[in-house]
Amino acid sequence: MIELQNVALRYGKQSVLEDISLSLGERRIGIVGANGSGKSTLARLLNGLLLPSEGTVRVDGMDTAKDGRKVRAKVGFVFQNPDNQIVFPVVEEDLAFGLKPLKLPKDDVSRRIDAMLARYDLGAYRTHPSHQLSGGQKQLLAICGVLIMEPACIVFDEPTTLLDLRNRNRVAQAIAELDQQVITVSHDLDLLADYDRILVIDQGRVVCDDVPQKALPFYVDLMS
Ligand SMILES: Nc1ncnc2c1ncn2[C@@H]1O[C@H](COP(=O)(O)OP(=O)(O)OP(=O)(O)O)[C@@H](O)[C@H]1O
Repeated sequence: MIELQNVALRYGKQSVLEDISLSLGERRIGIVGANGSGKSTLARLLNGLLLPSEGTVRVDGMDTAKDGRKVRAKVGFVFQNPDNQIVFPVVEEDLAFGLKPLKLPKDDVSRRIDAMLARYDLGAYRTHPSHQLSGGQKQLLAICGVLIMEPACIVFDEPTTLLDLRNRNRVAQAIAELDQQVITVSHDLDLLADYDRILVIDQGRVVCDDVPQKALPFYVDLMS
């Protein structure tokens, strides 16, 4: 469970989020809103990538401002652009890096990498240069890089924005199949249509918090 209490976030004098209090427990939560409304900022607060200027964010009771490392082990974050996430030149190295803190035996590391790549049809690319993967494959590798650390919750920031339709569908399916709690920021409303809960953000505030059948039409109306 992620809980935000009276959260505000400012960059210098600019107020980006104001007085946000939320308990996020549903299995699938979507976040929508206009460009610049504060969605990515909100998403980054959820695992301590950003800390609030006011208020608290807690993950299973742990304050993101105090227990950042433990929080990030519980809540993974997949960036919009996988190039920002894939740091190693070879696919298997990128996945092994995430496992380093666990200090697992070499064989275990290897088995976990094999299993993860097989799950996303990337088995043939284990020793391939990461940056030569297609856009969709890179996004899948970025997801693997987070999943291999076995977080209980994964935050996706516009996971399909850079993808063509085929890769968009692959990534959408990969997300749909996850057992974990998923919180997705997206402009792709179809991706969120069967979610449990949608937050509509406007100018740094939650202006609608409801099931998709109500929240998505509210958002479409807001944008027209
Ligand atoms: N590091 C930063 N320093 C200063 N201002 C920032 C920074 N990051 C974001 N902002 C500002 O905060 C506001 C909200 O940005 P945010 O990225 O959260 O919006 P968003 O809803 O995710 O937008 P988009 O749909 O375009 O990705 C914007 O006005 C943006 O310019």
